[in-house]
Amino acid sequence: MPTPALEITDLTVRYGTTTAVAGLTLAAQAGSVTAVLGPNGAGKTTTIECAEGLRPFQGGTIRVLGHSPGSLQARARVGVMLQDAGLPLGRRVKEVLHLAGRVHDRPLPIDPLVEELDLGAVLTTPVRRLSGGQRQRLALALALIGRPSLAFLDEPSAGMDPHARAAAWATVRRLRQSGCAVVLTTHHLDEAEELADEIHILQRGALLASGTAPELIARYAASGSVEVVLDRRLTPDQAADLADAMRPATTRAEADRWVLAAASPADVPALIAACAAWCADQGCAILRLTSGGGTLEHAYLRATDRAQQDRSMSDGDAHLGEAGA
Ligand SMILES: Nc1ncnc2c1ncn2[C@@H]1O[C@H](COP(=O)(O)OP(=O)(O)OP(=O)(O)O)[C@@H](O)[C@H]1O
Repeated sequence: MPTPALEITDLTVRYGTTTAVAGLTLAAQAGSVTAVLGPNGAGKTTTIECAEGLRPFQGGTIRVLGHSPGSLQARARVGVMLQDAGLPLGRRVKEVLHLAGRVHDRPLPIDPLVEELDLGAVLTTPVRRLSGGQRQRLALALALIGRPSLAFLDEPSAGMDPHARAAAWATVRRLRQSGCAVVLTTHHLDEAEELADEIHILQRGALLASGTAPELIARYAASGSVEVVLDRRLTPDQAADLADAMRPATTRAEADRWVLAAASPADVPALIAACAAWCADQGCAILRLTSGGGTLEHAYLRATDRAQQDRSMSDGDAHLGEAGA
């Protein structure tokens, strides 16, 4: 395997007596998207800030494109999109882009970038008058303008409307295609599922799980489930009839959809057939039907829940031990 674009080994970071990152090891490859997920306070921002050279660390090593984080060689080839991007509020968008372009040897041409991120309508707007989503788009443009080999994107689509989000996702895919290593943090599990080639879930500063989205789903959320959206609300009698017809699978209504849970993925084809037969019998149309072993969101919730439970149990054991001593 080629040398990773980002290599973090045994990273430890403390803030006073708080250990924010505890011996973390992870890597990100060129031409791929790596998502770093985890609950609030898990250590994602701290880790990324260390890799960006913005924060000192107490233990471990970080190599950024073969260089020390924050070194001139690394900085010249790294693009950073921060949540609070420190944008110059009094400058107009066009000026900010031109100024940023001047810092780089071979900046991207501004017009296609403006078009790609739909900034054309706000080019002469001062940054302070941009909406949250427009600022995010500008921050993303600034991260990309230097043609980075490694891009750190912190919550890249936070605050963006659905069109802007789709454009940002297309941009991330284009970056990957160009050979850039993209490292993103996000709380949007659909974003990670959609974009990431490799996912790392952090909890309490340590790595809880790593893998592709399908691997994590198979590990933590393997069950046979079918979600159906019908063209109508069911009456209570119809709902009871549906539940009867789907047995032994369990049936529950969730917002606008029905979730049919089978005992195992192998039972899913028969469940889909039974559901389709029931709908045909009732004259209902199926607007949407998805099946599988859950989503990345299910996997994430179960993985982080399980770690929480394991911790509570070992705390409980420790207390028992103390009580017994
Ligand atoms: N400047 C700081 N001083 C002291 N403690 C800090 C500081 N920054 C972060 N921490 C602590 O370090 C831990 C990790 O924080 P960090 O911001 O890296 O988490 P995160 O995973 O990025 O969280 P979020 O999803 O909320 O952004 C938390 O316990 C946090 O309270």
